[in-house]
Amino acid sequence: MHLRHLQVTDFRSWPQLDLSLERGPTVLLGANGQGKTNLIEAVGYLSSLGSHRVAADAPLVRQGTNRAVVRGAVVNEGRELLVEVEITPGRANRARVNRAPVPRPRSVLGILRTVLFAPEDLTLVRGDPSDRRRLLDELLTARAPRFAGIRADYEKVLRQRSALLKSAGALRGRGRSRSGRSEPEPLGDAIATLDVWDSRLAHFGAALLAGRFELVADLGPLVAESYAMVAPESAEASLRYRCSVEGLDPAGLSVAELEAALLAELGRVRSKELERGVCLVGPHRDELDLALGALPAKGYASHGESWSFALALRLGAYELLRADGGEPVLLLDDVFAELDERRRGRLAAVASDAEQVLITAAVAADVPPELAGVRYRVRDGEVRRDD
Ligand SMILES: Nc1ncnc2c1ncn2[C@@H]1O[C@H](COP(=O)(O)OP(=O)(O)OP(=O)(O)O)[C@@H](O)[C@H]1O
Repeated sequence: MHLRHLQVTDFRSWPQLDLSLERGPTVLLGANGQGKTNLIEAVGYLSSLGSHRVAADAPLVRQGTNRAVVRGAVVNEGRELLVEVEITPGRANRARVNRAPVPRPRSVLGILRTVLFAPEDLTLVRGDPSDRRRLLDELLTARAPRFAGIRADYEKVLRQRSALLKSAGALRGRGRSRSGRSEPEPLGDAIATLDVWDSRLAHFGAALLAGRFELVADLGPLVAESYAMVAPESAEASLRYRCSVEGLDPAGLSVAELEAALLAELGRVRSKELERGVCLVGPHRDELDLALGALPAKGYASHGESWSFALALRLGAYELLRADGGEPVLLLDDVFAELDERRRGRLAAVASDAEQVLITAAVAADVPPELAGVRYRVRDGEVRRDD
């Protein structure tokens, strides 16, 4: 697959830009702060409906305006689709395909598939569990867009259940302080409602858990292979999905069995949850453990090893999507300057083989010669082809 054309309106620093793109490598060169990453971010947004730099949409809209639009012509196996996303912070975003509105933005997921590698990726290894969960969920959605709906449903239930836990916990606290009296009625109602939310959380949670677990099983060997290629002298890289349900190993369990296990665990921790007013069980508390040999990568891996692991995660993701069909567009944001000679060479070898790769760099010398491709200069709000 490749992006034949990109158009942005009021996205980050860009009031308006039209850019025709070709297969193979395209390099965007420019000094710091000229808007190169903003363009990579726009392409990433069209693909995942999220930014690799910020969690909220507001910073993506050009200052002084209230709406950004990213539009791309995506060619996949000879068929072209025009995908458009309108970003309106504070209101529901909208999307169109071939100029026709779609029911919700997430309907466009899966049309443009990308794998983005950027300096921020060090957080995949060194950051919080939520960074690694996001990696899994983005990849899951890229592979099977229906997971975007499952995740949205799960998050909605999680929010409502957490709010109920807080209020029920407060009611219980008040009930206890009036010693000797029976349980207040509102608490009984809240507990009954909590039972309903438990079932829903277990239902969507099990689907998400099964998807993530299968993904990690497929991704693990590819990441190990990529890591061995990038850092052959280092210990073997491995991934392990760690579930918040104590002692649960999802291997070989059906979605119904996972749902039953989640529901049982929710029952077991109910009292603790009411005390703390937070939801302690479910995919939002799971972790993707990364290890090098017997040691966890987080807290033990060197800077270079952490970089290699982050790169291996992205290369593994790239290989996984490629194996699924519909080769993704590779986005390399300012990464070559961070890598040593050998790691650069390995990444360049993969990238030069990609159907399309978009690269940003401050200077041409940062980009390996085999990725010279089409070059653009990004300066003063313009993108000029460099012949
Ligand atoms: N919402 C926004 N509205 C207007 N300008 C913005 C907005 N968000 C970011 N910018 C501007 O975009 C510029 C940064 O662009 P970008 O991150 O793409 O730079 P870059 O060319 O990739 O630079 P570097 O090589 O340093 O990474 C900054 O000058 C910043 O002020």
